[in-house]
Amino acid sequence: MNKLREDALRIINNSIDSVLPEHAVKSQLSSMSLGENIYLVAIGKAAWRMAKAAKDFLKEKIKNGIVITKYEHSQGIIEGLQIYEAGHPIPDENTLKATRKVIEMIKNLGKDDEVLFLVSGGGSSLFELPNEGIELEDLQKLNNDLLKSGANIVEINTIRKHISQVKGGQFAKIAEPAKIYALILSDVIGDRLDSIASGPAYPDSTTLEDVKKIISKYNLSLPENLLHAFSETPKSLRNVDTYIIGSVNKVCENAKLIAEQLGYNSIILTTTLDCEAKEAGLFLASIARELIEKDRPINKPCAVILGGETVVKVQGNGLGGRNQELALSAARGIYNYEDVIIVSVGTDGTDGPTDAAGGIVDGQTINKLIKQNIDVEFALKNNDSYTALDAIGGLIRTGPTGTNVNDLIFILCGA
Ligand SMILES: Nc1ncnc2c1ncn2[C@@H]1O[C@H](COP(=O)(O)OP(=O)(O)OP(=O)(O)O)[C@@H](O)[C@H]1O
Ligand SMILES: O=C(O)[C@H](O)CO
Ligand SMILES: [Mg+2]
Repeated sequence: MNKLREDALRIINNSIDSVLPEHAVKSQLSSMSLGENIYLVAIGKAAWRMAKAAKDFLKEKIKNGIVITKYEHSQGIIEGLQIYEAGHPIPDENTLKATRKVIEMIKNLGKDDEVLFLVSGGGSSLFELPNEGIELEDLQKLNNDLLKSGANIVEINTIRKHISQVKGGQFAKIAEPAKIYALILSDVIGDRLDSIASGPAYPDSTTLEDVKKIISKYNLSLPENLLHAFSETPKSLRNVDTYIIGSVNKVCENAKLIAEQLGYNSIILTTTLDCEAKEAGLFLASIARELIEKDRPINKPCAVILGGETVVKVQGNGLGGRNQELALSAARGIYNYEDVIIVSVGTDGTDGPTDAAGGIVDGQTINKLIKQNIDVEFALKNNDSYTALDAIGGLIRTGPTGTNVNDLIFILCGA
């Protein structure tokens, strides 16, 4: 493996390590003084690890607890906790079943009880009970349409919150009068608390008016029963304290630190990249060319680091994810350049409905694709970045990481 690639993988692995849930949860809990009657609810892709850390720290103070995570994200039994796996990114039967268990557990709590609510990305699909009149099939179709519409996560979750019995602050209402302490691993750009996992314990800043606007903006066609099932969400809550314990900002800062230790001049360009993945790829390639040809805006060897989450409007029927699509698109702009790598990777280890975390490309990527008879433009048009990158060793596979705080994107240039 060449040095740039080796360094890139080291930056990826070490910076993801820095936002693993264990440390974040324990250091937050050690600064709090919780009582003796704690009920734990953990939702999201990082739920198991967050719950395990909390259980190790609080021990028998936790009276009961439920963990809901994505399939294959549980790492086994945690004594005293019930663990469920459910559908993601589309909710399924197990989502509803596990969510009902949570409601049963918290609906009769008293004012001396406390709920430790551990929240991570993916929670929207894993924790859900829709409003009366909405069948699971309706919910699944709506989620599917939303995910493919090109709407961003704030818009998607605005819709999700208004057809739900638990999202948009409603979970906190059900737990009243118990106090909720929410520890959040943010996967939403700008850390919007009412959007992360659709904010089950946070006052909702969005309204039914916003729902209407989003439906018309993306031309969504909803069945009649769904249109009648929307409901307004709470705009204030009195029983919740909220703490952000990890975010993409921290990943980028750590990536910068590691790159510097490896000898690269480093800058963080943004932690809020949120445009179309293909466009972001071309933009990054143009920055890479500037670095190579003009030594601007920093001198080689260098690392230019970005954080955020791009969007893909899926129109083809290929396989891929936003990070793979960004990387494949970027490859076009660094065609035949030497000593440069562009990487885009989801910190959760799962980019789109694939087993890859993201993509890694260089100046030879396009040549390798040509040798395999793969047309990069067609692959991009067909949203088939996975197949293309897989054929030429351009996928990054970390497996599920246990954390989930947006995407890390960077350019690495040799001397
Ligand atoms: N073939 C494809 N090519 C490119 N992107 C795709 C493709 N299929 C799906 N996607 C994108 O993948 C996204 C879902 O991927 P992923 O599970 O990584 O999202 P996520 O943001 O990590 O999920 P969550 O926000 O629930 O944690 C969809 O929004 C869709 O835009
Ligand atoms: O679950 C969700 O809604 C997304 O991951 C954002 O938190
Ligand atoms: Mg992902």
